[in-house]
Amino acid sequence: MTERVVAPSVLSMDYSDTGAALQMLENSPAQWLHFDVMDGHFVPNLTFGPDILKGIRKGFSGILDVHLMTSDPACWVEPFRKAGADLITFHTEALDNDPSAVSELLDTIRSQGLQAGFSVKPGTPIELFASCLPHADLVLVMSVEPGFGGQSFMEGQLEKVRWLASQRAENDVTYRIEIDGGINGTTWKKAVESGADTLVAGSWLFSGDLDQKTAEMLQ
Ligand SMILES: O=C(CO)[C@H](O)[C@H](O)COP(=O)(O)O
Repeated sequence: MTERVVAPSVLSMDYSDTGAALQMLENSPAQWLHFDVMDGHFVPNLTFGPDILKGIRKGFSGILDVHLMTSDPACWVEPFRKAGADLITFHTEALDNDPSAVSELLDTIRSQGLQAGFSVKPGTPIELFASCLPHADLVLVMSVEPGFGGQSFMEGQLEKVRWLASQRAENDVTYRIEIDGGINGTTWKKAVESGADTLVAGSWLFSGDLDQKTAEMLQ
């Protein structure tokens, strides 16, 4: 069984005191940080680039999980590798949902010594990418439309989680199943029951006791 991981989304971090926020995350039970990169084009929001990741790398020793919500993912692999990323996930829609192009970019990311993942928006069928699964270290199911934190969980996306879990059980593949969007005290349990092992949480996790909520999610 794949070890469960909690990845707080830095989208919801307190930027009025970044040092203290990072220290809190470093001391928390969360093993990963989820770094949402939005380019204002692939999604209608703008967030962080490699220089910010470089700063975060200095204060967080766990896995830095970079989620590229960008129209040209290939051009960002090298800058984020240099900045300290451990894992880079990109969207299939940015590659016209072409499975060959998705597998090729996964291989390129791995060839740079990083873990590689792909993600699908809620409207994109996951089954299109069966041939990509052996090339992936992680598959990210978006349970909201990418672009903003604080949205409601789309329960229908759990079908994709179940499909990924059954593919993993039936084939010689080892990817993680990550879910992102609307994760809270109720939805994380549904995601885990469906087969997710890597839980991204932003607004709910950062409101209240992050350590306690993370520990509960890891039990
Ligand atoms: O990728 C994202 C949005 O595109 C965020 O990581 C995600 O939405 C987390 O925020 P919340 O837990 O508040 O939904």
